[in-house]
Amino acid sequence: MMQLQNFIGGQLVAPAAGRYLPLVEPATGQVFAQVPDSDAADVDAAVQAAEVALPAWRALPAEERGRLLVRLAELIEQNLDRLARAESQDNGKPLSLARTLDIPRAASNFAFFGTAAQHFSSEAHVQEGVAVNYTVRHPLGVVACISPWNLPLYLFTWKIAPALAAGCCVVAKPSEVTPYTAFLLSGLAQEAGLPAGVLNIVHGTGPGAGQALIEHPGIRAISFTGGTRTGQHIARSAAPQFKKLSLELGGKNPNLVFADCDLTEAVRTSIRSSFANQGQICLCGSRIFVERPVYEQFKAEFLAQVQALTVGDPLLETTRQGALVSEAHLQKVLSYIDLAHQEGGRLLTGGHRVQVPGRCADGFFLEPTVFEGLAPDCRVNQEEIFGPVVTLTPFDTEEEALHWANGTDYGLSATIWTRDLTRAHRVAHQLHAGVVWVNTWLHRDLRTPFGGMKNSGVGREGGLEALRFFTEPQNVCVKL
Ligand SMILES: NC(=O)C1=CN([C@@H]2O[C@H](COP(=O)(O)OP(=O)(O)OC[C@H]3O[C@@H](n4cnc5c(N)ncnc54)[C@H](O)[C@@H]3O)[C@@H](O)[C@H]2O)C=CC1
Ligand SMILES: O=C(O)/C=C/C=C(\O)C(=O)O
Repeated sequence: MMQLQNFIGGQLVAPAAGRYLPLVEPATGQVFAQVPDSDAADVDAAVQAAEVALPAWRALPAEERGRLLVRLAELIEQNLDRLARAESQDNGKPLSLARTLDIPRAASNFAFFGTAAQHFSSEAHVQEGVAVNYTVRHPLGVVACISPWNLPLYLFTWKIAPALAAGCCVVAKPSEVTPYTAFLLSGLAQEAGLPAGVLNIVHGTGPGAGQALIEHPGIRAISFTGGTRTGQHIARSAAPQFKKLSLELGGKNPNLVFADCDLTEAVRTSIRSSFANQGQICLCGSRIFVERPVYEQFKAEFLAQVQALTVGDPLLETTRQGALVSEAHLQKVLSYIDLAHQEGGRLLTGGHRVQVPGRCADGFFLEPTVFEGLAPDCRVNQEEIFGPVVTLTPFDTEEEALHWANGTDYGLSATIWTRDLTRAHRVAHQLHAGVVWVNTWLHRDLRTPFGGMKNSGVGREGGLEALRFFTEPQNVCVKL
């Protein structure tokens, strides 16, 4: 059986204690590989390797660091098919999605930050003729990047690329549930000629390798994407050592459909924003609020398209809904479907586990599910389900829509559907969300600040924000 390995000091190495965890293919329910169950000794070896590599890496001109990152981007593109298959096997997502979204974005992350570092300059000003102040941005040092299972290589590289571009050395831990493409990235980093120790990848669980990483005194900053509860835990652990934190956490995002919108486009995109990656994207719009005059029409068109989504083997081109990431996660999502019934919701479609014939008979499949009739403040409309389950709710006024949209502890993203641009701006400015899309969804531009308000996170990644995060500003004041 395939055994993944850690990547430490430029070498693929077994975990010190020799322990491994089984890796399950969500579409089949079968173990297909083993992943290191690393511990504090492995993390320490990785941090030491990063510390050794740091002086030379930070001293390298940004252009040369960038060249290596761009080379890595090219290698990801050249290995698109292999990486997409690995991502689909590991995560359960449709191969077509991995091929068109996950892996191309991983390449873009390296290409973008490889060049962005060359456009990152610091500020200076003259203080009324008496002094010149300028800012030096020092790389923070050795940093930790911890990523989740839903967009494995996409989010792993979203953190690693800016850290490396800024001159930091990295110890990264992918999710133990989906580590396969991070392992393949180790080989590509070697092939790209990344100096040994600049990027280290340690596999293992959250409480094991993850906890050792966030507690390690050699780590100066932690960039984390995952569940809000884990984010709270990391913040508590990191605070006594004053580690810099960037936390991208959960969402319960509203999708506001006004009566004057292009309804065909709103329905089409809402299908994607509800069910892309089986609803396992923190940006998915799980609460759909529709202005009453078009509610029934939206509902009818939306349900027709939901029912046409093919749930099945992720390898088939016709599949639109693959498997959920694990049996445990499927059970969590099913428990919210039970809760929706208890809370008085009317099931409009879906709601059941799917038995896919053939090789996927034991996979973790679920019908895309839609409820209506749930109060905006019920648990199903307040808690992050992170699966293919959405609710429909009619609204009568803009104020009511805004009140409900903002009425959760989360504040990650929101979508507005309207042809009235004045309304679009007015509503956008009042939404408590770090990212607002108007007449679109998951329209990404890597230059923009990305992150959430309230319980959806702390800090922003993307563009110059990410390079600022991974550097420490120092003011130098020269008397004239
Ligand atoms: N907002 C988002 O992007 C994501 C949200 N979630 C939400 O979180 C829920 C739980 O999913 P999980 O897989 O358990 O996510 P998680 O937050 O536990 O895992 C994310 C990453 O954090 C690591 N981790 C966990 N505990 C840690 C610790 N003590 N120290 C350091 N690293 C640690 C994990 O190993 C993984 O690499 C999901 O059901 C979903 O609702 C999950 C994944 C992504
Ligand atoms: O940066 C993006 O484009 C998407 C980010 C998505 C997440 O952070 C998530 O789903 O966890």
